[in-house]
Amino acid sequence: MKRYDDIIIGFGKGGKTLAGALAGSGRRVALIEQSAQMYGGTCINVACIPSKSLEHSARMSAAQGGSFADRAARYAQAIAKKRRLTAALRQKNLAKLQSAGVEVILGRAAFTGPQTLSVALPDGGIQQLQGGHIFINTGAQPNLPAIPGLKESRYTYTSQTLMELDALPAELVIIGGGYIGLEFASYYQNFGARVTVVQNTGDFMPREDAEVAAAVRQSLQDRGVQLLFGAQVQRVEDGPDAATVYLQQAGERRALSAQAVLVAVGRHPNTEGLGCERAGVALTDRGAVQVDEQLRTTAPGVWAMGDVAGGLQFTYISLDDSRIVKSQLLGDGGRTTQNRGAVPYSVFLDPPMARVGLTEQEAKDRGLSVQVARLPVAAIPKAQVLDQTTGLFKVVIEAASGRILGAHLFGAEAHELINIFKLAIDIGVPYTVLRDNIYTHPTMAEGIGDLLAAVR
Ligand SMILES: Cc1cc2nc3c(=O)[nH]c(=O)nc-3n(C[C@H](O)[C@H](O)[C@H](O)COP(=O)(O)OP(=O)(O)OC[C@H]3O[C@@H](n4cnc5c(N)ncnc54)[C@H](O)[C@@H]3O)c2cc1C
Ligand SMILES: NC(=O)c1ccc[n+]([C@@H]2O[C@H](COP(=O)([O-])OP(=O)(O)OC[C@H]3O[C@@H](n4cnc5c(N)ncnc54)[C@H](O)[C@@H]3O)[C@@H](O)[C@H]2O)c1
Repeated sequence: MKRYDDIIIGFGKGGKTLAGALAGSGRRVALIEQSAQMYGGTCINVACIPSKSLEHSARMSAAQGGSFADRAARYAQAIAKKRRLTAALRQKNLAKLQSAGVEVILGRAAFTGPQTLSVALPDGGIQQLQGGHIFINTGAQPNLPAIPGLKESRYTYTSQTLMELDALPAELVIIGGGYIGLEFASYYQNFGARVTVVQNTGDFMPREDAEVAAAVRQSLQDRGVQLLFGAQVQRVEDGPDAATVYLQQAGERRALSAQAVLVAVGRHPNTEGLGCERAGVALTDRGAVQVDEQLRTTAPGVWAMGDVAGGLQFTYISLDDSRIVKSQLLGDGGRTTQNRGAVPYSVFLDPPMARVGLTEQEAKDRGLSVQVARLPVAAIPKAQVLDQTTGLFKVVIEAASGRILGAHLFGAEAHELINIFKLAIDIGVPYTVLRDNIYTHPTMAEGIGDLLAAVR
C-alpha cells in the first residue's frame, strides 16, 4: 500500500490546480488519471479548447467562402490544427504537474474504503493507495437518450467524437438546443454544413433574457440554421450514405437526412464504478457527489470538485472549486460556494452571447423595481469597424441603489466584456461608475459606456 498526504482522482481543472498547490507546499501528492489521452482533463482535450479552436477556424472559413469542397478541405485542416493544439497542451499539462513534484499515476481509481483506493493499471495490475485526503475530480460524460437506433447508428456522434471527424458532413442534425447544441450549430454552419437543431421543449433559450434570446434566435436563423422546437426524435435509421432522423413536431412527422447526428442533451457526473459507497461518500439523486458549501463530501477527509460535484459545468467553476478546497487546507477556510460571487457564462456563437446575473423578468419576479438599458450593437463604432453589427446589449439595474443586477450581451466580444460586469456586480458599484469610466477607443468595451448612458 503506497501512502500519500493527498490523492486526487481525475486530471480536471480543479484537480490539477490543487495538486500543484499542495505539492508546492511540501506535501506528498498523487494524481490518478484513467487515460493518457486525457492528461490535462476534459477542457483542454475534448471540450472548451478544441471546440473554441474550431469556432475560430469556422469563422475564418466562412469569411473565405467558396465551394463545399473548398470548405471541406479547410474543415479537415481545422481538425488537424485542433489535434496539434490539444496534443501540445496535454504534454504541457503533464510536464507542469510532474515538475511540481506530483506523482501522476495512469489508471482507473475506485474507493476500497474511507481512505483507500485501488487503481486498475493499464498492464492489468492493481495498485493500492492510501490518502490522508482524497479529492474527487472525475468530471462528467454525455447523456445518450433512449431513442431507438440512435446508439447503434454509425452516424451518431458526441461533441468529443464529432471533433474527430475529418470529413465535413453536408447535413448535421443536432439533438439538443443547449450550450453544446447551439455552439456546434454555429461552428458547423460556418464550416459549410446544413444544420438542424432539434429541441424537445417549446422555447428557445428559456433561461435567458427574452429579448436577447430572440435576437440570438433571429441571428441563427438568418445564418441558415434550422431550429425545430417542441420536436421529439422518434428513431434514427442508417442508410448507405446517411442516417435518417425521424421526428414528430406539432403532430406532424418529419424525416431529416444527416451524415452526422450530434447528441447534445446534457452531461452527467462520472461516479459510476467509483465505489463511493465503500468510502461513505453519498451521491445525490442525480448521481453527483453530494457536497456542502466547502465541497466536503459526507466522508471526512474527502472532497469533490468540478462537474462531478453536481454544480454548474464550467471549467472556471472547477478552478474556483479548487480555491475553496485550497483555502481549507492551506488558508483560512473562508472561501465557499456561497461567497464566490456572480457566475458569468458565454455561449460561443457567431457573435457570442454572454450573461451574468438576473434577467429583467427574474428581477421583477423577486419584487425588485428595475431600470433597463438596451443598445443595438450596430451603434458601437468598433462593431462597424469589425463588420460585426449583429446583436443587442442589455443591462438590468436596481432602481433604488443603481446597482447592476444583470448583463445580457449578444454581440462581438461579449465573452470578454461580460467579465467587467461580473466584477461590477461583485463589488456592488452603482452603474454610473461603469457609465463614466474612461474606455479606450475604438473598442467594443466603450459600448458599455453608451449602453449605461441609456438607462431608463
Ligand atoms: C464540447 C464542450 C465544450 C465546453 N466548452 C466550455 C467552455 O467554453 N467554457 C467552460 O468553462 N466550460 C466548457 N465546457 C465544460 C467544461 O469542459 C467542464 O465543465 C470541465 O472540463 C470540467 O472539468 P472537471 O475539473 O470537472 O473535470 P474534467 O476535466 O472532466 O476531468 C475529469 C478527469 O477524470 C478522469 N477520470 C474519470 N473517472 C476516473 C477514474 N475513476 N479514475 C481516474 N480518472 C478518472 C477523466 O478521464 C478526466 O480526465 C465544455 C464542455 C464540453 C463537453
Ligand atoms: N461555453 C460554455 O461554457 C460551454 C459550452 C459547451 C458546454 N458547456 C457545458 O456543458 C454542459 C452540457 O451541455 P449540453 O448542451 O449537453 O447540455 P444543456 O443542459 O446545456 O442542454 C441540453 C439541451 O438538450 C435538450 N434535450 C434533452 N433531451 C432531449 C431530447 N431527447 N431531444 C431533444 N432535446 C433534448 C434540453 O432541453 C436542453 O435544452 C453545459 O451545461 C455547460 O455547462 C459549456
